[in-house]
Amino acid sequence: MNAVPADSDTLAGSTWAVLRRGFAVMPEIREGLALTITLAMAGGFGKLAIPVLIQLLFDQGLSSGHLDTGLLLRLGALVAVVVVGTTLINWLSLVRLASASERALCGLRVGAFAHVHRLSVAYHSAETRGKLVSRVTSDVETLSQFLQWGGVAWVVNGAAMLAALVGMAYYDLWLTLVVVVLIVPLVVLIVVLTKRLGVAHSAVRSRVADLLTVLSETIQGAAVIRAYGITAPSLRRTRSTIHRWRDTKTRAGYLGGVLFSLAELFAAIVVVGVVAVGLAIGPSGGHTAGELVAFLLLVTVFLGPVTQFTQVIDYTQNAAAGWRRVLALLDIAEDVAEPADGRQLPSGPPAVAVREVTFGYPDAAPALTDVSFEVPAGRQVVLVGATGSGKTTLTKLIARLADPDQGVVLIGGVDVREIATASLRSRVVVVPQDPFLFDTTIEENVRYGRPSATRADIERAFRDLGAGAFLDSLPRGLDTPVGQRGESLSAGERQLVALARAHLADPACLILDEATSAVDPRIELTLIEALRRLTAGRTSLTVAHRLATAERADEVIVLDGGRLVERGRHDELFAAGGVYAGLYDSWRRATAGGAAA
Ligand SMILES: Nc1ncnc2c1ncn2[C@@H]1O[C@H](COP(=O)(O)OP(=O)(O)OP(=O)(O)O)[C@@H](O)[C@H]1O
Repeated sequence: MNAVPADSDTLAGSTWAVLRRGFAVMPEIREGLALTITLAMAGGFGKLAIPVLIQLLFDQGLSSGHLDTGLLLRLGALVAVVVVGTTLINWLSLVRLASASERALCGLRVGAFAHVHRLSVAYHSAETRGKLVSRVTSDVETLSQFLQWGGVAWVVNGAAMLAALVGMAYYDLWLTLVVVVLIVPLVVLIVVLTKRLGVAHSAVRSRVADLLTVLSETIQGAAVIRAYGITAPSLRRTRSTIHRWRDTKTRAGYLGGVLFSLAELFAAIVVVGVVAVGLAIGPSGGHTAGELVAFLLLVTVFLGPVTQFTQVIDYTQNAAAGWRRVLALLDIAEDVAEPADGRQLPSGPPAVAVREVTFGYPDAAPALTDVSFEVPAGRQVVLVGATGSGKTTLTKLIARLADPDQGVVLIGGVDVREIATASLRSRVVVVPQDPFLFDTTIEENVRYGRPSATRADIERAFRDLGAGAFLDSLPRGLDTPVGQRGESLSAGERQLVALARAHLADPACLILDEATSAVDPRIELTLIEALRRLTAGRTSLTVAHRLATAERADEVIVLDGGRLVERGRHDELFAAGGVYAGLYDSWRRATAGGAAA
């Protein structure tokens, strides 16, 4: 079958190769497939028995003009048994296919979803969420019709056509040749149109991904869109993406329709051709009425799958287009792979060392170049730098959300690439700038830190951090719902919930990215105290946006344009009058201005 031009989101190769690989990654569909195909074949062959029985009815039951009632009844009963048996067998094979297909789709969705989670932040940054969602949902869904019937239809219909052809040849070789000659142009047209259909279905899959990207962006950014009065351009963008999707889908539908209609047309031509040739040959052909009726019925049995095939081709090309995208996703190597014999981190606060680290996001200049420093065990070090200087990127490398292009990150003296992920995640906890909260209560959000924690543990986590008053100020306390992404809470409150979550996890090493958004002074004081208590006795690396945090740190590391340019204590760096002193002055002026305003 045809090869579809590849793009970066899509697996290249012929449809056949894609289908083979697709089946290989879905073991569930192969379970019991032999029995299902046998049942489907039996159902198909049941249909073939009917023309033969009808021929017998005509030729034996009505022989020499008189009615053989006994034979007629026996043959009639046999036809009824065959029809009921065939229906039951067909039903059973369809049920088996549907359940195997749902199991396989479920397995593929879960597998693709798990794979996305194993990919590094570098991949996540490069790929839009809409595209990822479309791979796990709608791209996988395209396989449904193919798996439920389309795949097996190739085998069953092919066998039924072959059997019908043999049956027809048994009754009349020349008439069978007429059928074959008349059907050849259709086969040629099918081959040509199938290629175009494959390209059209691939385009539909790409447009669906675009659509999900635009929709998820416009829904998530609804507040910004309204605030800036850009509803009209945003609607235009959404509308044009929907229109592009509609156009590609219409083209695929049009080609599918042409294919189906051509098959119907050729089916009619074949029947007319057979009748015309049959009449032309006339009684000299030497066939009984029963044989002619049986031949015509066999022609319809032969043509049924031909028209079905056009639909099956449509399902197949649609499935191949979806599979290309899902398989391309599964083919992305896990760039933060689990080490084969993962090492456990030693107990107690670990030292952190960053050695000659260079890292760049895909298709971008390096975000970090040759960065080296150490955080001694149990010390609090602060990272400072202008926006875009690489602070957050550095924290991601230390937490192994991505691996450096060059250099190494050591925790407790062990290369992070050699540490078992479970050990790393339990000992090193990251609190990002804008922590993600799930749409549930404060209690449930904090419990993500330690799933076995009791309600009392969670309440204690807040009180340990000096945030008991915050909890008491909430009318529903721990049961307060936080809304989608925590939008019912202020930025400072979200950070506080994230700190309680980190405290509950009880890590030996903390990586904190301070919230940049302004928080009200009451929460600010609570946050400062919570941070002080949380970092006590632990190794910590804090990205400081409020430079008051740097004043208290054991050491300040200053990044500029992805390079480490200064390090030392606050007083020394301030006195040196370099990059840090400039940043500190700007921060002081900004906070004084903010206070004066
Ligand atoms: N996902 C990404 N894809 C491509 N480039 C990125 C990505 N994230 C960050 N960068 C680039 O990497 C550089 C460092 O970004 P980073 O977020 O680490 O800076 P930062 O110092 O934490 O900034 P801020 O203080 O604003 O949070 C910047 O040039 C930024 O544009």
